[in-house]
Amino acid sequence: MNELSDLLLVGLPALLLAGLGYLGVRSRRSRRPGGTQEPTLPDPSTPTPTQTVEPEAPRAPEAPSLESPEPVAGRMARLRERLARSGSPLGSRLLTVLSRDHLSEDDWDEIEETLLLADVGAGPTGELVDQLRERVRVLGVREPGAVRDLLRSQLLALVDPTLDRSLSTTPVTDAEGAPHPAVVLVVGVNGTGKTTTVGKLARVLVAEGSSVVLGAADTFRAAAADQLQTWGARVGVPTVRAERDGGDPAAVAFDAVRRGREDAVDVVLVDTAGRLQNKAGLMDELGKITRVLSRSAPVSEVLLVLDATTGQNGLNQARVFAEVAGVTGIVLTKLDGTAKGGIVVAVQRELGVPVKLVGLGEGPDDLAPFEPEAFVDGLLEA
Ligand SMILES: Nc1nc2c(ncn2[C@@H]2O[C@H](COP(=O)(O)OP(=O)(O)OP(=O)(O)O)[C@@H](O)[C@H]2O)c(=O)[nH]1
Repeated sequence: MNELSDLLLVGLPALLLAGLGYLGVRSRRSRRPGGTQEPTLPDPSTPTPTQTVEPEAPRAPEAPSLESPEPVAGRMARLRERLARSGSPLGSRLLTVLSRDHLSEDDWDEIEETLLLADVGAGPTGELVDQLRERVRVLGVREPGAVRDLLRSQLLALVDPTLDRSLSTTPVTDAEGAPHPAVVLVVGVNGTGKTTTVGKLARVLVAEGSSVVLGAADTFRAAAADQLQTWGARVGVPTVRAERDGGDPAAVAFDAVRRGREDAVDVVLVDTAGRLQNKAGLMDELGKITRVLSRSAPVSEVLLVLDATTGQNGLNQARVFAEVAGVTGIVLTKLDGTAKGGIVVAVQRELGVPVKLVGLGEGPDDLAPFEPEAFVDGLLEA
């Protein structure tokens, strides 16, 4: 890229911003970004009213150094401890009832009720109870180890370990055969932990050696962009955001991807707003973002963030988003704060989409790739 023309194109707005002391963040590069025009629909040849906020370059001695995210492997092991803290009754209640000498109809009702209370959902609960009845009748054993093994295998089958839970975060090739970052669109209702999840996911990717750009396309709430920018800065990841509140989310998303292409990063993570009060508006907004992003290459992942504590209400939200955004994976947040782990089963059944990541707390590295075995073990051993 020609440095001089870059400076002329983008340096002036950057200087103006710097002069205003905007955000108080120093720009590390001279070539970033955007312009001051006022487009509504982004066009590859048209600058959009966005800016990229570079993470602070570490400067000795006063600047804080970048954080090193924790390794990703084994994070699911925290679930057991978190579930124990939240008093998850699912595994222990089922084991207690199943270990009784003679299982009466009341006992089977209790098992059914326990599963329903844990948000497993009516269909999967019926299946599980039928299979357990059959297995208990055939095996005829009530020895604790055997009961536990039986329950483990039946729960695991419900969670379905055969689903592909990998995240598509490998760069792709665009229509012209040029390299293009994997684009991950993150959707969900505000308050479910969406922005936090984007921040945590950036750390997961950084921990795995990927380069990342964040797009703050939730322009509805200014604090969301600030929040995202802070997450990125902690691990040296730049954030593309609207220059002012209420900017065009599709323009921000488009600029984030453009920035990702220019810098040849591996992944662009785009945070979006989710206002279910207005389904038509939400559809329009998400549809436009997807259309704009798909112009150069298909979106690699659309992750729906759901709050595990919201139960059936969360499922209703999930249906709307699945309709609108073509969801490819679920992120179930706040699994640490609920005894209702069964929602994993219900949401997968409802949408036919796998749970790919789970939120296990408010810590920066409390996001784990979902592992069915570790999940079921967590339920049984909590
Ligand atoms: N316990 C727990 N809290 C979480 C988890 N994920 C997110 N949170 C908390 O949930 C709250 C809401 O998170 P946000 O990321 O701001 O939610 P959002 O959906 O992005 O909302 P907007 O920024 O308004 O779009 C915050 O206090 C987070 O710390 C989790 O896995 N466990």
